[in-house]
Amino acid sequence: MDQGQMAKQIRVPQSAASFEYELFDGDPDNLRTVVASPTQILPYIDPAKLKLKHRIGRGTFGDVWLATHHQSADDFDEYHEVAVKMLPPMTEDLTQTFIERFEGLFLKCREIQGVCWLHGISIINGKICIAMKFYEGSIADRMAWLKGGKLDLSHVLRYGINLAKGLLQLHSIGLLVLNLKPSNFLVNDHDQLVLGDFGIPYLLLGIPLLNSDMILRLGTANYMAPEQWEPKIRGPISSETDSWGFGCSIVEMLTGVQPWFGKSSDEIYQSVVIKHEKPQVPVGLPPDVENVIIGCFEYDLRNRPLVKDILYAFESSLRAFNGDGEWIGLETRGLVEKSNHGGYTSWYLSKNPLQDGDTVRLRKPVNTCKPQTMDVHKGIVTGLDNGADKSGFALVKIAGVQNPLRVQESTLERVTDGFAVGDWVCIKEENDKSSSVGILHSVRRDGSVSVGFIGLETLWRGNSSELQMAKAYHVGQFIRLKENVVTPRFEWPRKRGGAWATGRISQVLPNGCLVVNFPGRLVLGDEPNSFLADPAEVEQVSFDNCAGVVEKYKHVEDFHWSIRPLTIALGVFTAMKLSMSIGRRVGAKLNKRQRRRGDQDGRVGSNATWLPPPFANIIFKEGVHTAAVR
Ligand SMILES: Nc1ncnc2c1ncn2[C@@H]1O[C@H](COP(=O)(O)OP(=O)(O)OP(=O)(O)O)[C@@H](O)[C@H]1O
Repeated sequence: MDQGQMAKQIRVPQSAASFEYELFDGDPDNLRTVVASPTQILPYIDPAKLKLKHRIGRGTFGDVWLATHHQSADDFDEYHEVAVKMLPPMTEDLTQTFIERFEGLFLKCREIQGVCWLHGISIINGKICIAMKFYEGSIADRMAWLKGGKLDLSHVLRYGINLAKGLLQLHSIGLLVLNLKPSNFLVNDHDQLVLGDFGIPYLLLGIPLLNSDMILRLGTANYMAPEQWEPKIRGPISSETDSWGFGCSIVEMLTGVQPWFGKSSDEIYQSVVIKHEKPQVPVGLPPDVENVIIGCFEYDLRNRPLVKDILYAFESSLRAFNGDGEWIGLETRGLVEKSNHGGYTSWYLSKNPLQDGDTVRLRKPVNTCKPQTMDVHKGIVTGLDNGADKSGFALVKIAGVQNPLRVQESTLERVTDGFAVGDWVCIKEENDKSSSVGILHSVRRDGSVSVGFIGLETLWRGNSSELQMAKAYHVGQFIRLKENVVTPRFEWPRKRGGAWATGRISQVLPNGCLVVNFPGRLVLGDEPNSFLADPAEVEQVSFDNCAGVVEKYKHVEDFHWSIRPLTIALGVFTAMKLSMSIGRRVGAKLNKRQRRRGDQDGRVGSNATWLPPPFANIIFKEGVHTAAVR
């Protein structure tokens, strides 16, 4: 199929007879508010009107070309210099899928001030080409010219604010960028940061590329959040995934050093995903900025700040910066975990503020199944008492108690339709795409919910009426595969003899995926001893549910691999001790009997009874002799 035919196929809407969109193109920095209505504008550009000049960059998600876009109508004929992002090849139907996704967002993106102006989309040589306004340079280019390769704090704060504003708007139209990095931050004529990537990795989600040499990751390794590496397994990716990328970009702008500089993607995966390491945050930053950037590097995305929190911290710090003069002394240091409430960060808690009339219950500390000791189990918020110290107390009315109780807000969680954020849930209707058990990420007062499930890259969205409670799991519990599971979703080790091994949960991921260690297995060398588990496929193992002594003993063996050899050694030792003591007793009895018999026979010593006669005689004689000497 030639490009003209492909173009015709892609032009889905019937209403557009010509490329009317060209009439509305113009200076993106000034014309955003006068964009025409969606019925007038289509994103498709005739490939004949795009002339690629030369390649200016090669990125993870394709090449960027400098090109001209010819726009003409009865009363004008213009050539615009554009940057064209050429994506790697994909099959025709997936090309169509991508273009439909792009079409849905094209106009919305055009209205966003902090995102590069989109000219449209075309297909050249079978590859998708996205034409954007050409900007003079990126933040990365600017840094390269500076001493030390880094920006000063006031610039970082200002650009950070531009970036956060653009991001917020992209999130509001349902897009995630997933590829935040200084080379994707372009600078416009007013020295403002403009996002050069409006979320191409997100639009490519689920689209395999034809070029098998290219490992399509969902972003650029150095800037990727833990859940971004394997979103179906360690996900979901969500707006807080961009908070991690934001944090990485800010650290790079401040220090001039790319996070994980010099490491291969495999090494970065090991550091970020497996060892839970975080990029180093420079010291000497305004406290709010430091706090929010540290928060961006929380392993669990739910514990990270949202972009609006980042924006607030940057704006307030820029104000303080201007008033106070200079912030100096940027050095790097290791991350210190900020204090949190029962294992929840303040960012986690701030996502679900309480209001009057909410039904609440006490929040359990992270990773506990222990019942709360306080009497308050469920109540209604009758007032909020946010004093000047921002300590945040709520007045809670409890049935049967006359006066409302004053309870710290952070210890309470809202319950809507019987569900609270963090609950383990399953969808009533079975589906084969994902695990049936997941973790509730949000429940709004109108009943709309979002849930993280293994098998889904992004949050599942629905209504609380579609959910039911599921069994909760927490760190420290022992689990094994259910008996009816023949082929588990993830590899699972077996014991000697072939039965499934029992492991201990070491981490619960935001989609309910369990990271399980097997202390009962002796592993040698590099053999892995940490595995993943689908919560729908496992059951808890505890002393209470082990039937009989043998089962209970087997469970003891799950605690440490050395228990079995120790038990065996102890068993052998006990058996030896026992047999020695039995031997001694038997010997003593025999001696006694022998002595009695010897007395009767006129002989001395018990040995004589079982030694062959000549020896017995000698001993007997010596015995007599000894006895005589004595
Ligand atoms: N609209 C644009 N105007 C000017 N330069 C641009 C534009 N878009 C991208 N560039 C520049 O082109 C170069 C390559 O960009 P590209 O986005 O392909 O690479 P990348 O950012 O390294 O990788 P990725 O594919 O992960 O985004 C970068 O230096 C970038 O700053």
